[in-house]
Amino acid sequence: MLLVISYVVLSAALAWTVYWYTLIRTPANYPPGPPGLLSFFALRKEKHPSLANAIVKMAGEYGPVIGLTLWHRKFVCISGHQAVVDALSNPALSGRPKSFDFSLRTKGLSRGVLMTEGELWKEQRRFTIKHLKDVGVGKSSLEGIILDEIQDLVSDMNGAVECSKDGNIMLDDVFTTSVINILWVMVSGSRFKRGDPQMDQLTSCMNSFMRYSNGGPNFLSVVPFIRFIAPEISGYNNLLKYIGPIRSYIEELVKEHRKTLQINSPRDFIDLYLEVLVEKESSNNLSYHRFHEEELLGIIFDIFVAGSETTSHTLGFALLFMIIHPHIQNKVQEEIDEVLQGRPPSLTDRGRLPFTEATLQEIQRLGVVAPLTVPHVAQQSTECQGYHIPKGTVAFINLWSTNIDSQVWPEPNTFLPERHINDSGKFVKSEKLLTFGLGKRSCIGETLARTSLFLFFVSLMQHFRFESPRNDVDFELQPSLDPIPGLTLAPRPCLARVIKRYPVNM
Ligand code: HEM
Repeated sequence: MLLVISYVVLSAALAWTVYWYTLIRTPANYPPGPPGLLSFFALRKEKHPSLANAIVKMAGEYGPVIGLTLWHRKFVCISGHQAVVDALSNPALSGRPKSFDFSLRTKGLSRGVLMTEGELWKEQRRFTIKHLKDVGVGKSSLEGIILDEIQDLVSDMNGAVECSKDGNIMLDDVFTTSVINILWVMVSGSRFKRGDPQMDQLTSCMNSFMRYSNGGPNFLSVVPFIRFIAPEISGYNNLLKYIGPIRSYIEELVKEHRKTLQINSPRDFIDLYLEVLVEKESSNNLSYHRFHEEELLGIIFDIFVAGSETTSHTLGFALLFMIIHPHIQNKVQEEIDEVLQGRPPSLTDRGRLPFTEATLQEIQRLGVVAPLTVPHVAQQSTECQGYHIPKGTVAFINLWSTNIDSQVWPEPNTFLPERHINDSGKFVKSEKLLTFGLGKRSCIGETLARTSLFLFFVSLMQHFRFESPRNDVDFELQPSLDPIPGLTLAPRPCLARVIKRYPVNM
């Protein structure tokens, strides 16, 4: 009997050892990287607050594809223009890792568009793109919605300038309310008033949620059960604190829409989704079996998270670049004044404002807000730059590295809008700039973001001049391009001298 038990125990131990060995062993032709089962932490040694910069530094030693390990989990970091283009174009690398943080927003389930994969993701993504168009994206009505928000922002800023004793005003999340309102009008038909306490709470929660993550694995996502032992220290309680109010607000919105829904008269994106749910419930239509209210909550959360910070932070960086490069600001304003002659901008002005467009593109090159995309995962074993990437490997695809790749951009660290203008003085939209990603996972909000960026930037340049602050101000409040790290990079709050230019016929 003892012999049998020993045999069973030994066999189990052997099977377990073989299983773990296959999990943790480095497969043949795995990309080079620092050795060891905890090599992921070598990135921390690079001492860069931004993970993207740490990866660029490490790529100098190991090359464009770096292989890292966190016990049995495998990670690759992909840098350099060609390697990044190849990775984003590779369908095998278009999955998403299971995200503990994101799944908390939908009761621990993988829902929405941002962090899902497979058929569920395809269907929800297709639906979202199609119906965001129905509620305005790409239509002239969108321009009206955006210009209304700009008018509100400008009058708010005018007020702040008038109230300022020394001409300095605080630039901190200047654009968030406006950008969220544009999304909210399309998604829920409603908008927030400036200073609305609920809006302030939601943006502060979202901000904390995005700063909580730096795009890499955190302790809680690697060992989720730690939340039962140390909910406070592990950050779990904080996560709930950030996600809870956003979730409750969205739930309430959907509940209200359910009550007042009129079939065939959709008011907004929520109505369009609810119509599908009603049809599914009444007819048992099998083609809608993946549509679910929890899915809708996930999509709204994703649009809120992916759409607002990215756009508002890009605009925040735009102001900083203008403060730091006043001669470029002069040129932009001269062009805008000459072409618009004091009237508000329209999208049709794009072709007539080449230097302004070039400046905006250069801002997106050096003021990158989503430097590592959203993490990708290998849905099946594949190759990148000749290296073997096993199924399940998480890929950090470094967009930032392509923007400072000297093989693509001469003098990559110089802010030079002229590089985007051709010999005939026309603006050239760059194929090399991957701000919105590429391939199957590319951003679904690109058109909306580009429209907003153009109209906001032109309007603010028209109405105000932005300069370094008057008088001595603390070092931390000086305008700086050094970003606050997180899943998206954020501009630091700063003081700036804001000067009203001339009245514009709004
Ligand atoms: C300047 C503004 C924006 C930038 C720089 C930006 C950038 C990006 C990037 C880099 C990705 C990830 C691509 C990848 O994982 O490979 C992405 C995905 C995404 N973006 Fe944006 N984005 C912006 C605005 C928006 C807006 C306004 C929306 C709202 C509709 C939005 C919704 C999304 C969604 C839902 C995804 C996930 C797509 C998927 O996984 O299939 N984004 N964005």
